[in-house]
Amino acid sequence: MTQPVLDIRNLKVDFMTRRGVAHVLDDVSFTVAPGELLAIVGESGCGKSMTALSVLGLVPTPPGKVVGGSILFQGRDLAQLRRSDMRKIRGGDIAMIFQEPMTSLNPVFTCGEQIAEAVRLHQNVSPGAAHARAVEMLRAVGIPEPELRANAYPHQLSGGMRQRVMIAMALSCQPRLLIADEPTTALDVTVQAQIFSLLDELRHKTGTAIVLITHDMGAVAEMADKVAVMYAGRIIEQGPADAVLDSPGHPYTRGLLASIPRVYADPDADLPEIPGIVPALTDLGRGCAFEPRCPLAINACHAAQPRHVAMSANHSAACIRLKTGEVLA
Ligand SMILES: Nc1ncnc2c1ncn2[C@@H]1O[C@H](COP(=O)(O)OP(=O)(O)OP(=O)(O)O)[C@@H](O)[C@H]1O
Repeated sequence: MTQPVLDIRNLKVDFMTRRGVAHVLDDVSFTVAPGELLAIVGESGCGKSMTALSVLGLVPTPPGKVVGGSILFQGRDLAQLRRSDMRKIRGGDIAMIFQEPMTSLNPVFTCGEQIAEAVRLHQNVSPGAAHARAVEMLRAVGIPEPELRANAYPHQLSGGMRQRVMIAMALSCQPRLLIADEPTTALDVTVQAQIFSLLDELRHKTGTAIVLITHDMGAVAEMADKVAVMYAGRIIEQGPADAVLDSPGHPYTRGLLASIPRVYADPDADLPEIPGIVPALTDLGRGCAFEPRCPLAINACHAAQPRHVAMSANHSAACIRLKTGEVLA
């Protein structure tokens, strides 16, 4: 089996808040292999972005802190690295793209200058070679007339083009891992599809592993190899994408999938939604955090945190109503 690029084990992140300690990440574990795309899904506030920030060494400390577990990247534990070492990895071996490219791009430099700067920060090349690399990357992400566009300032480009520039910058140092946190949310639907297919194409070409945080289940179904479903700071289900999407085990995953609009559905029918809201992370009880909203809850769900039950190869869900190898009716 190929060695994973990223191997997160039992990661715990706490935040000190006025209402007490919030367990923002609790026992999060997953792996991503070279060229693999793992999608992290779940409602707002369940810990998806915090997982990404932990890998990048960007958990705001204080009030947050990694309090347990390990983040093995190519065998090195990022949770133990000094800030200066982490800075060398960030933007180099591990790259990231975020929701709104305008907040990450500098308005006073041209796109070409910014990509060239990123290249020179992590690779020992001449200014001329870095500029050539910037143009080559702009071409690779499908920007027309890249020699000309390299001289454009971010505000002179459309939102979709800016996100392509961000992807070009992120991939210019040939990272082993790309973290994409809601990379298409600010874009219109057709451009979203183009950006997703660009990411998919590039990871197949370059072997870069991707952790994709998204609400877009269509993109997940199309591109993801694996899916991790998060709820209240925990991964409550994970497995191969088709297994999770076709035979979801956890009642939460089922609710999440049922609430996606479908093209051929009856337009007059109400879209089912998961009742209730995500609980505050400062007052989670002893039992399953989803229990108050769960249609299948029984008394025993209050008693203890459910363990992951294996449903099939590499597919598991944390629900006591599941028995090994069984899918709930
Ligand atoms: N500075 C902070 N202080 C206290 N709690 C915080 C802080 N930043 C984030 N959190 C908490 O951490 C939890 C996880 O947040 P995170 O941003 O990872 O959620 P998310 O799943 O990415 O949501 P979204 O889809 O809205 O981006 C949330 O409950 C949030 O309230």
